[in-house]
Amino acid sequence: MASLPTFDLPVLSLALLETAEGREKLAQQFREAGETTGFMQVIDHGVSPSLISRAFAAAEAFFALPLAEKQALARDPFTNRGYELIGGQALEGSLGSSEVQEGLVDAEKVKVGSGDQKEGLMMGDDRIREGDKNWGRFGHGRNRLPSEDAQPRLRGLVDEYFDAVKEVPRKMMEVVALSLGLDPKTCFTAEASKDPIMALRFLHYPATDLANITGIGSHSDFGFLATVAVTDTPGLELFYQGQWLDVIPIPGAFVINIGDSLSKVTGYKSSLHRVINKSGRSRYSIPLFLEGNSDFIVKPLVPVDGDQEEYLTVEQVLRSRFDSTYKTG
Ligand SMILES: O=C(O)CCC(=O)C(=O)O
Ligand SMILES: [Fe+2]
Repeated sequence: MASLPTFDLPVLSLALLETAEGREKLAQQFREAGETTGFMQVIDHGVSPSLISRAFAAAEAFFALPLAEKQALARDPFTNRGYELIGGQALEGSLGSSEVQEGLVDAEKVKVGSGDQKEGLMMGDDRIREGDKNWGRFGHGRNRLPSEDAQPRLRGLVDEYFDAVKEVPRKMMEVVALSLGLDPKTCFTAEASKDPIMALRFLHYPATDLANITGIGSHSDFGFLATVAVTDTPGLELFYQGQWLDVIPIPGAFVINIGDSLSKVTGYKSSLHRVINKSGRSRYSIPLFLEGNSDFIVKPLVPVDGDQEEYLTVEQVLRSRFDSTYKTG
């Protein structure tokens, strides 16, 4: 299949946070990205390449386990933790009808009809205990991982990876505030990022020799920011100016994109994207979603005149988006 034109993601260096001029430059770059596609790549992020490689090795080892062992860890729809089978989610189901009418959903695509051709392991912060503020709330809970015998040291690695990578969206939320001329300590970014729902996900798109098999259907992300670790196996596509474009990040960078909640609050773009694994080999990725504080009300910073919309909390937004994309639990 002919390859698509490439979209060059803007490159943002988090090292710039260290100086006043640097912060100004980052704010400017974020504003430009937010007004164009909401997609960027972030370097100098402080997460060690060896930790990222170990996480990919762990993802590969997890998906290589016998299916029955993975299915025993089936995703719990309330905590949003656990294994999701190939075809279990259809992200195109999360689109609003206006996007379908506007033709943003690819018409020529071969519709598989059985959901996204990916399998996943949904995880998050595993340290919550009974009595904690978020205990018993949607999107919080304990990870559902294989036993120590089945996959040694996975639990420790997931915690280590989560702790290191969650600092990246935390810093990026500061950049969001700066890009709007706001004080990161007191503006909405502080409230939205406090004790947030964060979903960490191992994803596997199996190799296929069929063109146009949708690994993840066209969708925009639900929450504030997605921070995605990818390998050199391509497949991510972005919809921009009426066409699908290949996204090829530089090695070691995180792909960061704005989700619908941040878009709603700020007016920045949250673009449609999808994954089609045309590489002929397995593709893996590891997104970390900053979904936001459960009780944060997702409403525009600048009130819209005559607006009658009833705004939802982060928790309400997420529950409805997850419910509309998972066929079963
Ligand atoms: O696998 C990727 O590169 C992107 C994954 C993605 O878009 C998602 O999980 O929402
Ligand atoms: Fe996504």
